[in-house]
Amino acid sequence: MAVKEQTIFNTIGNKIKTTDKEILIVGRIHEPLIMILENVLSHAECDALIDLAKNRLQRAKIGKSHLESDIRTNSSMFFEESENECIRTVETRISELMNIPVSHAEPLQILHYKPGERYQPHFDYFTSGNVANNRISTLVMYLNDVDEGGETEFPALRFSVTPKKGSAVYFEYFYNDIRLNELTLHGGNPVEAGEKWVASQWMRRQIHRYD
Ligand SMILES: O=C(O)CCC(=O)C(=O)O
Ligand SMILES: [Fe+2]
Repeated sequence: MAVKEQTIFNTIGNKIKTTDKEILIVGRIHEPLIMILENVLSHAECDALIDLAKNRLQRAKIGKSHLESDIRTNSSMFFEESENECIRTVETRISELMNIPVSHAEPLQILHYKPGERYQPHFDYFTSGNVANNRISTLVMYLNDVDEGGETEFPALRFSVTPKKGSAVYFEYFYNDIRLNELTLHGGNPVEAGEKWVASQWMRRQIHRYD
């Protein structure tokens, strides 16, 4: 019989209590583990993150090439680690939620998509380069409601998540069976109407921040 693989995230039930918020699990795929979460961020926090990011966006760049890319047509920015009270609060909550210490967290990233912009299917983990301290899990938080399009799509699973302000999708790719990791292929569908703002948190296997 196949043994179920260990997951990073091992909550039983439909609620996750962090120090300052009760998060709801409203949908779940078991292997690979993908969860749809509600009440991750308050609407005020979503608005604050957009406001803080707005004037600091750059056309997204992929990897180390520093070339503007067709893979990702959206814009992005990274916050400094714990750069203010709001970021610190959100980082702490995310770390409790993802069950990984803040020291393993990459800087929080904000993505902005205008109509027609998208992020083609990709893996969040590295397939070359720094695989020793690879990424192991992702939380994509939706900072606004998108009028049309902009779903987070998992093509290998034929599964998509509709953006909803304050909600998030969580997934992990820490499995011994690489086929499970490969099923986390995902992208952002083109925004058809309105705009889309997300905050992404990637966690590393080992320490990534030294304070
Ligand atoms: O915008 C999305 O829905 C997906 C974002 C994403 O894949 C990422 O930030 O790694
Ligand atoms: Fe991604």
